[in-house]
Amino acid sequence: MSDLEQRLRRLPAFPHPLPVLDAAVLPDDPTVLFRAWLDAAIESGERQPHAMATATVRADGTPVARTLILKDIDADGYHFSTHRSSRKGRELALRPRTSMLFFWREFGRQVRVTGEAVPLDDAASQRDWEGRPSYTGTPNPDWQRYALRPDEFEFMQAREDRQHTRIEYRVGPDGWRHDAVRTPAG
Ligand SMILES: Cc1cc2nc3c(=O)[nH]c(=O)nc-3n(C[C@H](O)[C@H](O)[C@H](O)COP(=O)(O)O)c2cc1C
Repeated sequence: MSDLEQRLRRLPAFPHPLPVLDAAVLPDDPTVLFRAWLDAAIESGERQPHAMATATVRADGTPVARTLILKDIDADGYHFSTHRSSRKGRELALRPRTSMLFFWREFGRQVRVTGEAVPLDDAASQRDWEGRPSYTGTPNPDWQRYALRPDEFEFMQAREDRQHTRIEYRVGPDGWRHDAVRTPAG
């Protein structure tokens, strides 16, 4: 075993004690659970609890991810913003389906939010641009605010015995349905 492998194996994993996700009392609306977890992460004081990895797919099928900031959640979906001419902006124009992955390590919690990224109008994009700390008074027509309209969520609550609790929500004709995910997890 290499030195690096030994050092990596010795690193502390999840904090103790971990919260428990009770699969018997889940809300019908996944955003209610998402908000509870996001609020807990914000209140804990952890840095950038609104940062997440957003995955897109290149034209050749290669998946790529990068960190972005969640800007808001409303009826349109989960908001984020970037340059339309960036690589991710071009990838989203071709293939608007995307996944956001949040990891709140102090709670052993991970959430994947999947759906279609819908570009919002110019007014929303410019309001967002003007609200950035680096704004100098010049509009930026390349700046785009999007809302990911979710149709799927996976919530994972880590457990010390590694029998992590995973709950999937999927939207259907009658609204959201949820179920335990039973495929193997780490
Ligand atoms: C904590 C953090 C937050 C970031 N937030 C954003 C963001 O909200 N929007 C953005 O365009 N880039 C953000 N970035 C930079 C992106 O990760 C990425 O490097 C950049 O947008 C170019 O991505 P692309 O080449 O895949 O288009 C952030 C990076 C970090 C580390």
